Amino acid sequence: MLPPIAPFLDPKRILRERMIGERRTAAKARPDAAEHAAANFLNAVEVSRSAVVSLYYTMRDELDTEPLARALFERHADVALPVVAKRKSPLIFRRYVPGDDLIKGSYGELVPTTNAQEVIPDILVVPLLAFTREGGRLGYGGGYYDRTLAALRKAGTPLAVGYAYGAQEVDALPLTRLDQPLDWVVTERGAIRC
Ligand SMILES: Nc1nc2c(c(=O)[nH]1)N(C=O)[C@@H](CNc1ccc(C(=O)N[C@@H](CCC(=O)O)C(=O)O)cc1)CN2
Ligand SMILES: Nc1ncnc2c1ncn2[C@@H]1O[C@H](COP(=O)(O)OP(=O)(O)OP(=O)(O)O)[C@@H](O)[C@H]1O
Repeated sequence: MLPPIAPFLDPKRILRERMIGERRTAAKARPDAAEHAAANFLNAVEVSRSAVVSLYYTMRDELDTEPLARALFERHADVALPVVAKRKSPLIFRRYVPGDDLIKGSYGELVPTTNAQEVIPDILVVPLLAFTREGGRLGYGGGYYDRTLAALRKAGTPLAVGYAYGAQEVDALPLTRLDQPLDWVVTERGAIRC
């Protein structure tokens, strides 16, 4: 039997560290990226009248979802935010409208309170560290979006839209069968149908 892979040799872990740096550089270089990405999203992805769109509450150098949120609220779309209800379980989603209270979630991200209605998203705007044009995605390693998309795809046809800086694109990723593919990737450079 081979010994377990040493953490410093884990290819996903090495790539995560590199991509945190790429994201940092991109965030500094393109303060206007989130406005462009929001426009690219709305031009490419059809948001039907009754659709629930889950965003993420931006942390650290993640591509800011605020301009997209603003545009969605102007269109009276239903917006939701993810909540880690239980470790190692799929995310749940709660409705969010501007002005609602938010509280600190398990990982320091802000989440709606239990007063906010739990909803099932039709379109998921998914944070990531790296993506490929084919829809491969590298996240933070919690597996939350993989578990969530696997569960939602058993019941329906959710649309998973990676949302990131163009600089987070890579040629290939060390993917496993548990990694859930993205349907779209939207960046400040454009929208890619995977
Ligand atoms: N803004 C935002 N909200 C989100 C996520 C996210 O990635 N971004 N999530 C996405 O799942 C879920 C929350 N889960 C999270 C899981 C891990 C980390 C995280 O940052 N973990 C470690 C890195 C782990 C590692 O060593 O690879 C960290 O603190 O840096 C953050 C959120 C739902 N909400
Ligand atoms: N459908 C699933 N059911 C159970 N465990 C899963 C599932 N999908 C992923 N996992 C587990 O989650 C862990 C992290 O997976 P991975 O490294 O691919 O996360 P990630 O895609 O980077 O993170 P995230 O989706 O939170 O952004 C792995 O241990 C994996 O086995």
